[in-house]
Amino acid sequence: MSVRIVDVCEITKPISSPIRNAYIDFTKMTTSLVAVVTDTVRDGKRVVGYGFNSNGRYGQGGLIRERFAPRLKEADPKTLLDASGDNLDPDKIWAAMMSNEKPGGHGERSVAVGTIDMAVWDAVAKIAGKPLFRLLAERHGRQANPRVFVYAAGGYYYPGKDLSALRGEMRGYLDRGYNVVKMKIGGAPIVEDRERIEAVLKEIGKDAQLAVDANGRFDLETAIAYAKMLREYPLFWYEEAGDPLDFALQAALAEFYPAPMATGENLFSHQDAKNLIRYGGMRPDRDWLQFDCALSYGLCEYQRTLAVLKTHGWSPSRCIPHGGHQMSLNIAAGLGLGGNESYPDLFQPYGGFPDGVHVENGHITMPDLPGIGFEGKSDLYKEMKALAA
Ligand SMILES: O=C([O-])CC(=O)C(=O)O
Ligand SMILES: [Mg+2]
Repeated sequence: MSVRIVDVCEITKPISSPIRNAYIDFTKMTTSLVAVVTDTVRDGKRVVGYGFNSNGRYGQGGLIRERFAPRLKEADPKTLLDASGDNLDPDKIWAAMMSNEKPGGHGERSVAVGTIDMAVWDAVAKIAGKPLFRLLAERHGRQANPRVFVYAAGGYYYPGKDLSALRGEMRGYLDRGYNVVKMKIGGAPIVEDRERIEAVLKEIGKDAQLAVDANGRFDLETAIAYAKMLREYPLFWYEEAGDPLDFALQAALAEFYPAPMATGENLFSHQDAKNLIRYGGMRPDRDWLQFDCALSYGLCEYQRTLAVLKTHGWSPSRCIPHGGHQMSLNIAAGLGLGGNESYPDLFQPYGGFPDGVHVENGHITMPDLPGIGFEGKSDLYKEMKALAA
């Protein structure tokens, strides 16, 4: 029984919020929602795989319509099948999308490809009749672990938000079962950020740990000034101090900041990840890597990134991806990542967990839903179904 991709549908959707980090506001943020429609039927329904890109990069409709969807639709369907011929082969599909693409310049197209790749993996796992995390674990000869660490990302700047609102937000995350919370820094003077950090630490006490995220805002001097201030506090991590491609800055910071640091959400290929590991001075015994497959060519590429990490002595358990989507939850449960980001109140309906999944002691347990599990999140599935079903 053969499988064919009969259509690739795409639409740009808003994921806007009145929030600001140290670099951008999210008032005009969008995402591309994609459906890969197959001719295969499971449980009486045509299999459709869905994907979308993470927050922080905008919708990719132009690239998807002009280059990547046509390449899939024009490919000989036989060349996209796995060895059994009964399912699609995500790597062959990835190669077809990337035909006639020069190396390098990854950010130009990695989001568009990653979005379609998510939909392809959703379809492949649904055709196999399994949750994606179980399919991944099997393919890698591992034991899946449905229990995944998640932390609550928020603490944004927004108009009128004072310290008591910030504390209330963090208290809300603790009440919902999280034990690590994250807030933004670098969007206010350092004295003000110190007050914000102290207010949150006071609020969360011993119940939770705090991570801080500068979103790549600092030059070396400012990054060091913050490192000296931040190291006075017991933080979970100091994230993205400088420009994502300034590996020398990241490496220099280690001298001033002995505690854990995190970065990588704005690196979009396994080659860029390799450069971070080679030149960024990241420490495999304590630092965290945040590559987000939905922004960086998808899971086919993420597996290459994990292979690069392994070569350099890094465990997948040091990866906690950016983005808060169910795709990375599946990768975490299937391939042993350290956990996943989550944004309890933001970027809905795309982020978050299937309905009925709750955070307990900073962890969720993946339900056994076919594919990525989008059908288990009713507000999200409503949007997806409207695109194609
Ligand atoms: O504010 C953003 O761009 C999101 C971000 O950095 C994160 O979730 O770590
Ligand atoms: Mg970040």
